[in-house]
Amino acid sequence: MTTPEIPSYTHAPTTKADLDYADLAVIDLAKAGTAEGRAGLAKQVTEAMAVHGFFYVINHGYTPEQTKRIFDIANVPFEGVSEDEKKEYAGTMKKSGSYQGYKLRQYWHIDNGVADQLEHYNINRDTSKRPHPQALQPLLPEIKAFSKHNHSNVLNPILRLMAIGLELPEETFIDMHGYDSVGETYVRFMKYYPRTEEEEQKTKNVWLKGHTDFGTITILYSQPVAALQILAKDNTWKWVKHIDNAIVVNAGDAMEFLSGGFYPATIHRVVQPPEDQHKYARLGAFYFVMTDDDVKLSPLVQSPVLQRIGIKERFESDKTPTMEQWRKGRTAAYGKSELTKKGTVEEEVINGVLVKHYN
Ligand SMILES: O=C(O)CCC(=O)C(=O)O
Ligand SMILES: [Fe+2]
Repeated sequence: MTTPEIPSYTHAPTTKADLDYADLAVIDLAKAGTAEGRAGLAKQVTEAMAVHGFFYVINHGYTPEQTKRIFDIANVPFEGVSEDEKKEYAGTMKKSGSYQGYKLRQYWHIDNGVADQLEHYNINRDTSKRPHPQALQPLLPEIKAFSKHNHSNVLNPILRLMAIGLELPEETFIDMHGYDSVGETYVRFMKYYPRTEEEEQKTKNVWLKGHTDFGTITILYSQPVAALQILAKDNTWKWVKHIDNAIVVNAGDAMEFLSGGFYPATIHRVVQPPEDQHKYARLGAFYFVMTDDDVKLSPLVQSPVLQRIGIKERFESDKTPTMEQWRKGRTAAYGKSELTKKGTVEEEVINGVLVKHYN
């Protein structure tokens, strides 16, 4: 297959700053081919989720060249599309509760009257669901292949390990994440632009506030601009270190609910990069995973592990939302709702559940 020619994206050099990095486990998917290998990896995942809620994945099946091509493609919706055309493809988050199309810059309020300086373009794994800007059209087969790769080669092996960790049949979570089911799982390309000194000061260098992701799993392709931080158990922010061609994985709200709190959704945020990277934009490529829309997000009480250690119920049983209700509520409200400030934490109630935003 000949691939369309697009500009090559040059990453920023890796930072030389001495940052307080989180010590995250590395899950080597090359070991996932045997039952014994999976048992070992499942233990590693369980521990990683309990300690940090984030881990790296390596040997996921993409070569460095394939990953590089994804970043070339990721840059097209930002640099290959005019500002006017971007507006035509803006998402309708508040109205539809769905991120499809662009989240344009300055849509969210960060702090002290300062709005965000980041854009994303979101594409459902069924790329034919919506029309796309002209420059992306020839790239749709590759974007489709990228979704499929994430689903089959990254997501499903991780979901298997997470089911094993709960002593559930290996396919338990996979069965809730049908590639062809009705649901929102999507690819996101994201670009953060450097901000003015005034914006940095007014927001205390926070680019994207502390939050949990609302789906089950987030798959993030590691890139060199340091900015992602996770909230550690000791309440300090730790940086996530770049590893070439690795993937960074974390659980979101839906996984926390399904696992009765066993796989918690860790709070993370994005801040201004260290000084040697100040002038660079930050390009991201993600696969945001949700269960099928109709899945009720109640704990898998049949898990022998949960029966032994106990379950954290987040909802009264008749109030448990489906994946569709939860994602729509969170998407419509994010960065737009009236928050109640409680010290450094802002709170809002979505479907009866307290959601916290950390500064
Ligand atoms: O850009 C990043 O590294 C993280 C972005 C993020 O947390 C999100 O989009 O939910
Ligand atoms: Fe996130």
